[in-house]
Amino acid sequence: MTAQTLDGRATAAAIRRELAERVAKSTATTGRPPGLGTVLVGDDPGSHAYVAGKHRDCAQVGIASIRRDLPADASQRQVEDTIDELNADPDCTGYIVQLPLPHHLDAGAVLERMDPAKDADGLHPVNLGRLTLGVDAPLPCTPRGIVELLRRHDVPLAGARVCVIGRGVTVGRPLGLLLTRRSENSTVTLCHTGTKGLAWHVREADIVVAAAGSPGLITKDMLRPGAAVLDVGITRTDDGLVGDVHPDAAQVAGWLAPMPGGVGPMTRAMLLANVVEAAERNANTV
Ligand SMILES: Nc1nc2c(c(=O)[nH]1)N[C@@H](CN(C=O)c1ccc(C(=O)N[C@@H](CCC(=O)O)C(=O)O)cc1)CN2
Repeated sequence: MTAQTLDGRATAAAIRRELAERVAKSTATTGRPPGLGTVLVGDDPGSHAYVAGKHRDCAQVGIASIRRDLPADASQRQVEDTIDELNADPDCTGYIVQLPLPHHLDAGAVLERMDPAKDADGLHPVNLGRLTLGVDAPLPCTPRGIVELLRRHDVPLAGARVCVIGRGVTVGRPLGLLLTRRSENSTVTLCHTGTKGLAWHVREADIVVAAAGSPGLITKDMLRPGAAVLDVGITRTDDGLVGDVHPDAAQVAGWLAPMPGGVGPMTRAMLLANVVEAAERNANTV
């Protein structure tokens, strides 16, 4: 068997085209384009590349960009002042704080200081709480991108057994909440570094989401034949980027979202979707 590719690049490009039309409408209604703000602290090359990509995407769909870059030694006060500034900026529809933040900063306090209505990442405690309660809220971009990628490729979710590997706050934990909503109706096993018998859990699954940051962790012998496998892990090595899914998995999987070109582009597209939805909500309230 050779897996069918869950092509995140093509899917994200289609979503951007749809969003560009909605942006044009909301801009015509409100007289100003939606604006995405980013807060980036430090020099991490990956974070810089992601933020640059987010602003390129904005330009493509007609969203205005507001960029706040701070030095690696920025103080908690400086970061929180930037948050206060974006909370008050009428041109900023929504914004994100690029993670991870340097270790000396309290990321939880920074996220909590954001206006939940401007949280384009769905990572504010209020919005994660709303997700837990099943109330409408901006959704974290990677989990939302995973669900959208599966839906647009007709991978069945209702009743599916999903094995998520990784309990991080941007992917694993919120993905478990998202997939167990009534509208998705999947059954989720959330595995992590403390999980015993990982291979057994993976082999039970119809859908495997690998977000552990452990290169080549998921191999073909661990998979149920025909399973959908989504590679979310990104490790930067001297030889380039390496995912969590070993290349031999494609021989056994039914669907494969590769890294690169699978979930990553969907993460970026869902950020745009969150901003457009916030702009549409605002347009209905002015
Ligand atoms: N505030 C946030 N911080 C982080 C998030 C997030 O959703 N919000 N997720 C990741 C980083 N990230 C977005 O910020 C992100 C990661 C990867 C990609 C991507 O397109 N990856 C490419 C491969 C990487 C490359 O080419 O360099 C792919 O998979 O094709 C986009 C966004 C952590 N931080």
